[in-house]
Amino acid sequence: MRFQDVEKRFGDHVVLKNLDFTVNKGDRVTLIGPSGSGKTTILRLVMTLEEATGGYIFIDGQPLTHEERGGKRVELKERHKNEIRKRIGMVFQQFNLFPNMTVIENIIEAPVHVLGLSKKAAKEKAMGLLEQVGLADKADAHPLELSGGQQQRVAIARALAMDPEILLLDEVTSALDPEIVGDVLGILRDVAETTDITMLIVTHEMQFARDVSNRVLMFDGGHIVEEASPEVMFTDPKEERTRAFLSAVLDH
Ligand SMILES: Nc1ncnc2c1ncn2[C@@H]1O[C@H](COP(=O)(O)OP(=O)(O)OP(=O)(O)O)[C@@H](O)[C@H]1O
Repeated sequence: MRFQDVEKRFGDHVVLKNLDFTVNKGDRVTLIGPSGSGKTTILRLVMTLEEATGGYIFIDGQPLTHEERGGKRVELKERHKNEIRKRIGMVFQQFNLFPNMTVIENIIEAPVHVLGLSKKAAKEKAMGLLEQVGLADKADAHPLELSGGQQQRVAIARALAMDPEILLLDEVTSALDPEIVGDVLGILRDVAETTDITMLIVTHEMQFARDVSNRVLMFDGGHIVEEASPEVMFTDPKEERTRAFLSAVLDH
């Protein structure tokens, strides 16, 4: 995945500017930075929930939404965008399950309708994933009958059911009670250990970032202020802005 000179503005507000970075296959990259620095916006751009107002994003060398033709930025066809979108999964802070569908219906919806899997095959796969997240007995429950932590585990199973090449995790534990944060992070640690899915992670859980990621990017003012391994970033950051941010977060 490559960001090339990406800009994102909302009206006059420039959130990301001249953003260039590459995420290699299998990388686990955590984005840190103060509130409003654009971390969630980056994930939303990759998921095509937002479109960049300038520059290009490539997935496996293929442009995501726009390409350059004859010096001009040209929007790509919806069919092309859908093909790329299929390969990307996202887990949100607020779970975003469909409340009117059962747990298993939530998980098989996209594999059946987007990937064209048979219902039977999708259900088998979903049951395996529900077992993996410890919720095999909740297949026929509705999301609102579940706790927040359980809903988030379903959301993780739903993302994994698409066999994503890239998984985007947006503050997935921020809406959970503290005592269940560990369960959800444990499941994601297992996913990180047992798959080679590329991950882009926004989290305030610095220990999780340390355990799972191989690179940490510190954002501020629409730019990458510093990039380092978690070992270096969390013990010996070079930039004053990173030090100030981390000491505020870690004291919390
Ligand atoms: N749809 C939108 N319309 C207008 N402004 C937006 C929109 N989405 C995000 N922004 C603005 O873009 C900026 C970056 O937001 P973003 O959510 O990406 O930051 P963040 O680094 O993830 O912050 P936090 O850690 O608080 O979640 C903020 O100033 C936000 O108000």
